[in-house]
Order: sequence, then C-alpha cells, then structure tokens
Amino acid sequence: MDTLPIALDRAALFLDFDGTLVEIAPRPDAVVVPPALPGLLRRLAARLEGALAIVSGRPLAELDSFLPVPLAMAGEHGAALRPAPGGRAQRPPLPLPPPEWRHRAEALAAAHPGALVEPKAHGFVLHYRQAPEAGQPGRALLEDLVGGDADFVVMPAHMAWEVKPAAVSKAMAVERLMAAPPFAGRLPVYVGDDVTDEAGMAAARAAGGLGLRLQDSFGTPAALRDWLARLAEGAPAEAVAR
Ligand SMILES: O=P(O)(O)OC[C@H]1O[C@H](O[C@H]2O[C@H](CO)[C@@H](O)[C@H](O)[C@H]2O)[C@H](O)[C@@H](O)[C@@H]1O
Repeated sequence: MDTLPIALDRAALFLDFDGTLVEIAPRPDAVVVPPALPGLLRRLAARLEGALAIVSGRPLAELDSFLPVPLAMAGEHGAALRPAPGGRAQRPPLPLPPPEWRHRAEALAAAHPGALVEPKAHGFVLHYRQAPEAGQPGRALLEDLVGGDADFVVMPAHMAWEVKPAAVSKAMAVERLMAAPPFAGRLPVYVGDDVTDEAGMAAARAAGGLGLRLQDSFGTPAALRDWLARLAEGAPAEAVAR
C-alpha cells in the first residue's frame, strides 16, 4: 500500500461535509454532528493558519448552523464562497432554473412517500433515500426536464439527484480558494466521499496536491475525525493510504 506524509505547514485542507465529516443520515435535516467536531475544526484551522475550508453541496447557512465556528467555506458546490472565516460570501452570478422543474420534482416526490425535494438558491435536490423506488423515475424526469438546457446539469449524489448550474463545481471552489491567502502557495489536500467530490479531488491533484477518497483512505467519517483530531492536537503528520 502506498503511503504518503503530509507536512501540515505546507498543506491546505479541503473537507467535504455529508458522508465525510459526518455520517450519512436518513434525511438532510437529520445529520448528527459530534459535539467535539466544531472545536476540532477550529483548532485544526488555527494549526493550518486558516488554510482549512469546508467544501459542500449545502448552503452556507446550514453549514454554519451545523458547525458554529468561524471557518472558510464553499457552499452549494461553489455557488457561494467564503474564503475568510467570518467574512462575506462571494456569489458569482448564476442562472435560475425554471420554477416548473422543481414543481414537477415535487409532484413526483408527493407520489412516492418518503421522497423529498430540497430547494437551493440555484437548483434543488430530489432525495429518494426513504423511497428508493423513486430513484429511476426521478432521474428520468430530471434528465428530461434539464436535457436541452446547457446551463444546468443533473448530478448524481447519495440516493439523490441534484439539479445545479453547470458552471459551479467543487473543482471551481478549490481553484478559487487556492488563488489567495491563506490557501495560496500551499499543497491542497481534498477529502470527500461522493461523485460531486471527484472534481474537488481532481483539482487538488492537478495543483500538485492530494485528492483522497474517504472510503479508500480513511474508511469512515469517524476514522477521518480521529485522524483530524490527532493532527489538531499537534501529532506529527501521519501516513494515509492513497
Ligand atoms: O457536498 P456534501 O457536503 O457531501 O453534501 C452533499 C449533499 O448532502 C446532503 O444530502 C446527502 O446527505 C443527507 C444527510 O446525510 C442524506 O440524507 C442524503 O441521502 C444525501 O444525498 C444534502 O442534503 C445535499 O444538499 C448536499 O448537496
């Protein structure tokens, strides 16, 4: 097994939220944040001189409620960027999907008890974790609706389909954060677990850093949190599987 050391004084850490820092839950509003996690991230960010960012598909307001400590963040797959903890969010101009798309998705969800639609500023997510039979018809509906519109894509996620602007991605989020202090000049290390994270991992690798798939490198969110805790406590950088 390949191993590699991480020199923290040269690293910038990019961490996905759902399925990476916290375990997947039955519904988006049911995630359980371990009480020690916010403080751990705050200490680790200090050790990295601020070069730690949460990179998530969630809106910043939700991330702030789950992690009530000052952290750099990219929300909604990069549609909202906050490079400085406590600073203002940058929101590049993005298209809005036709309201009919969400209404059609809501009608499909209503026909499959347990399915739900999560609205976002520039798109929405059709969740079918509690109604697996809605997965295929949901995908077919969204691909049919979005099909001819180059401004939007249907992205697969864990037991969900997300309609989002084609222009935003976690790669874009990593590249924009890496362009300025405290991230610039450091080695990006991206940890994520989902399809949406693959772009972030690729961007980190393209910048000479590391893209780590949680399942391969750590196994579980709990194991990642343990590793982060050891780093935050000042342990020497440990080897991780590639
Ligand atoms: O980029 P992430 O931080 O990984 O966020 C991706 C999406 O996560 C959420 O949905 C997923 O997690 C839910 C809670 O564990 C789970 O119930 C659902 O099945 C998953 O798809 C969130 O709801 C989305 O907005 C995020 O885009």
